[in-house]
Amino acid sequence: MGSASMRFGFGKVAQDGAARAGVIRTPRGEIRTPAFMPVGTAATVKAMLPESVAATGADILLGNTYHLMLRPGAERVARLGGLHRFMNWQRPILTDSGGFQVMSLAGLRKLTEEGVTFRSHIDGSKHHLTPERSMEIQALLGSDIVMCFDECPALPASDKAVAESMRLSMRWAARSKEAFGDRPGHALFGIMQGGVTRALREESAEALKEIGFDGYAVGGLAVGEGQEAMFGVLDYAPGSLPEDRPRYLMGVGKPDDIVGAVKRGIDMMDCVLPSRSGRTGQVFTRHGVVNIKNARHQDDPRPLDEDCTCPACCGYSRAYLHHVFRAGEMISGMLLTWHNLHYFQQIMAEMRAAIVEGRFTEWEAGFHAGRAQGDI
Ligand SMILES: CNc1nc2c(CCNC[C@]34C[C@H]5C[C@H](C[C@H](C5)C3)C4)c3nc(N)[nH]c(=O)c3cc2[nH]1
Ligand SMILES: [Zn+2]
Repeated sequence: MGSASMRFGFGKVAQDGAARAGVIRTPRGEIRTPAFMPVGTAATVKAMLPESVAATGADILLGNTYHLMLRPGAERVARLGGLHRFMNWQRPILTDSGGFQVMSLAGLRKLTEEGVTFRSHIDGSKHHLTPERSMEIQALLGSDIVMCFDECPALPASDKAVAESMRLSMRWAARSKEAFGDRPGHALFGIMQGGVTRALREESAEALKEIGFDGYAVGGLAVGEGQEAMFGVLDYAPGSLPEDRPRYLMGVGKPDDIVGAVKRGIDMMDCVLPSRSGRTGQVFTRHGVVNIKNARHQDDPRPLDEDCTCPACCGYSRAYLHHVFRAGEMISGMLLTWHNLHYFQQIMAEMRAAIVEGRFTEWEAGFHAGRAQGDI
């Protein structure tokens, strides 16, 4: 483990078009970018042991401020040594600030300049989240990369509503930075908002640069706008952020979303898709998507993907995976989640190599050519 006095740092290794390959250095280890971050919802990447998550190639995972503040409580996790110790993951952890979740999960909630008041979806207890409290919770959890407390407007929303929401998030970003203080070895990322409106996105980028952050996220996307609108924003938004800092696209995505985002200058992403799909029998492969519950797999002796080196593909047939999924066996979620996370990390590793070798365009063409549309 690196010394705590070591600062957080980002170094670009290569660039190919707008795509970048680099390394983020933290006291808990290095993160190779472009990076995909698996999601640990309630201090666990569901159906995976931490050592299995590491074996897939993940350098960093996401913790969940909203869930952990409700149960078991941030102060309790701190008393028990912090989130790394609690969940036995000694590499970097990034935590979201909780706001996005409140807006998508909590029941009754009230949004004011001060923050958000809501009732827990677990036991109905009342909670109050502000930029200051979010920074305190993320510090108690001990995460290495902290996200500003922001508001992600639900779509559809008028330009006026998106503008007001973005400006509130920028005021909250300043309060987040003030409350974060100076924590060597820990990073604070600002979050750009502004919907799909270029002028608002650029106003948000300027506001964040004025405050100054260790990294910059593109928020407010992957909320139902569709891939075309999302790529439309990504055609210009990453370029309005500092080129010497990591750029994190929140909540993305399907494999082709990820490739398109890296192509447009994104360095980090997170998504529940590979783990959640693993539990619902949806398997991503370089040849397309396999829905393992489909009867066509019942007698198929082949692995999910002949070219994959994960435990599911090295040890089991589609027939077996079909059987244990249908039977509701736990091993089904374990093997399919492992495969999906392994495959997502495989895409990232291939893109990193392609960018370093200056052949990203060719790699991307091969990626799209290999994927039959629909079920295989
Ligand atoms: C899916 N689309 C999307 N996501 C988004 C997120 C959450 C990112 N994932 C973190 C998260 C969210 C949930 C589920 C897991 C664990 C934990 C709780 C943290 C990942 C976002 N988070 C913040 N703070 N702001 C956004 O604008 C935003 C936009 C998103 N658009
Ligand atoms: Zn596999």
